[in-house]
Amino acid sequence: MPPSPSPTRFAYLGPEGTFAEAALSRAITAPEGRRDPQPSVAAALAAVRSGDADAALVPLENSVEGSVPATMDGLVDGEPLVITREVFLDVAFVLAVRPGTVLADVGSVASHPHALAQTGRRLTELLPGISPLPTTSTAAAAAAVAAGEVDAAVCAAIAASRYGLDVLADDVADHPGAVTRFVLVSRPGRLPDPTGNDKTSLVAVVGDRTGALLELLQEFAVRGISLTRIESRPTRQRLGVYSFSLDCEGHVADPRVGEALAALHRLCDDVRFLGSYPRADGRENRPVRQESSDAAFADADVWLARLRSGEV
Ligand SMILES: O=C(O)C(=O)C[C@]1(C(=O)O)C=C[C@@H](O)C=C1
Repeated sequence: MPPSPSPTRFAYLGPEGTFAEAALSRAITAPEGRRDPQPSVAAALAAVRSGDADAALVPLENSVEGSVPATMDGLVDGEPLVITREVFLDVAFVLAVRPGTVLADVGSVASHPHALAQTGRRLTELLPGISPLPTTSTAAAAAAVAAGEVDAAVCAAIAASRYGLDVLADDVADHPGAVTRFVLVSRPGRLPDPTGNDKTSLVAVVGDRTGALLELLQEFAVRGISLTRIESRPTRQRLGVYSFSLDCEGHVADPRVGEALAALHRLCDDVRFLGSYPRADGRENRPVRQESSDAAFADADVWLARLRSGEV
């Protein structure tokens, strides 16, 4: 009998008990597949690039703190990777300690920098004068508390119970209701089929010339394509040269989106396609203007073919 195909191996930002793990459980509900916690976003992406994992679940942006630089840069540096899914997760933080510890005993607190940035005010109120320590993830901070390396962690409630910690304070977020957007990334291959409600992500390096960003934006605007995110990142070559990381509505298989990407390929110094995947934020893409619809593109193609064949 031929061997059964090996189950999909999923890397994620670990250790057990991270928000990334919770997001992975939401993305992958089927029990099959191996889950490999990784010590950092870079390690999770490297596992996919090397073939040790088939996909990685990593945080991309947070509604309070903005983008996650390790993921933004990790998707651009190195062999191409593409996003195949997005997952949104409500994030709520607790202050966790070893059983028996009271607030007055806490002399150190640790967490992922994104979690610390979302809880800074509350931590100052609860633990005045203590400078928080960064860890590679919120669950890594909980594990460090369990190991006696720090006194308190800002982490998910699930991480507190996973590492046998007590919760000293619930809901320590400065802005309740925060949401983190995670993405599942794979090596390039067959793209997810268009669903009619998709997003496309890319990073474009624009030249250092007047109007370069406007030219880029125009390619989307003239085709009636809405952007859902755009931000600049340094290219790390020199000050003044930037890449623009953006998400737009639609799938690369949609004629208007394909044409916009082709135009960017002509205009920009470099374009890295980061995938087309189903939109999962619970919102619907804006209706497409009649002149940008698939039917309008098909009709224009027929017209052009007739012109080219001499049928004026
Ligand atoms: O440390 C974790 O648990 C993560 O999944 C990472 C991460 C992030 O990178 O933003 C995810 C959600 C929270 O915003 C805090 C930390």
